Amino acid sequence: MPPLYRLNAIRKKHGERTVLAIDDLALAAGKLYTLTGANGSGKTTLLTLLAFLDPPTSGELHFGGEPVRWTNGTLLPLRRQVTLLHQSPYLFNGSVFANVAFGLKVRGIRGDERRRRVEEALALVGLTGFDHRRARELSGGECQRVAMARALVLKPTVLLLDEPLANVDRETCELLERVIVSLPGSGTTVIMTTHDPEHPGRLGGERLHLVGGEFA
Ligand SMILES: Nc1ncnc2c1ncn2[C@@H]1O[C@H](COP(=O)(O)OP(=O)(O)OP(=O)(O)O)[C@@H](O)[C@H]1O
Repeated sequence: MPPLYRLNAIRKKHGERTVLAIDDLALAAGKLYTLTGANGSGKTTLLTLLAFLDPPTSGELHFGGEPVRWTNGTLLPLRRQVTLLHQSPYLFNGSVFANVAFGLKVRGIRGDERRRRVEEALALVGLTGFDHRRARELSGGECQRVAMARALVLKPTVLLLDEPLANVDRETCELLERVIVSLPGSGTTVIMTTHDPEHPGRLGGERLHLVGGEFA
């Protein structure tokens, strides 16, 4: 079976500067990876590439054994398999339910199934009963949990997390960590950036460490 992702001779440049240089990397399905590295080492750039949002300047990215072609017609089905959770997630001004249900609505999932899946996702992040709360009135940690529920509700093949635990208290951090480590068991590949030196050891999985855009 081919790896889920394969990166060959990938280079990402901004102007003359190479910010990502990965000669050969394979990422397996159903695994947890922690991605570490100093500020500016290329972590977000790599996640953006793995989310199919921004093509490399050169090199080849394969997903599920197929080369990614970066054409409009082929990107949507790929993007639907991957969810990227940003460092400071944006919640729109509506209910928690509407925020979590948004991706399901776009995919045409309605009615009872939509409600059931939203409730399941909210329960996973410890926010049962929050459906009707206004998203804009939540605390920072609660927003982070809603954003995680919004990602989980889609049951993505790949969940890319950009420092999901950077600004949350210990209780929320432990809860989200439990959710994150459970995901590979249900088939989701997780790639998570972190600045916490304890995370790779505590969460298990494989550690990837970037230095100046290259794997150390
Ligand atoms: N659009 C852009 N134009 C020019 N340079 C960019 C652009 N996006 C990123 N960079 C540069 O690419 C490098 C890698 O940035 P990236 O955001 O991937 O780092 P990071 O490891 O995620 O950093 P942090 O830990 O601070 O979030 C940085 O030097 C950054 O300034």
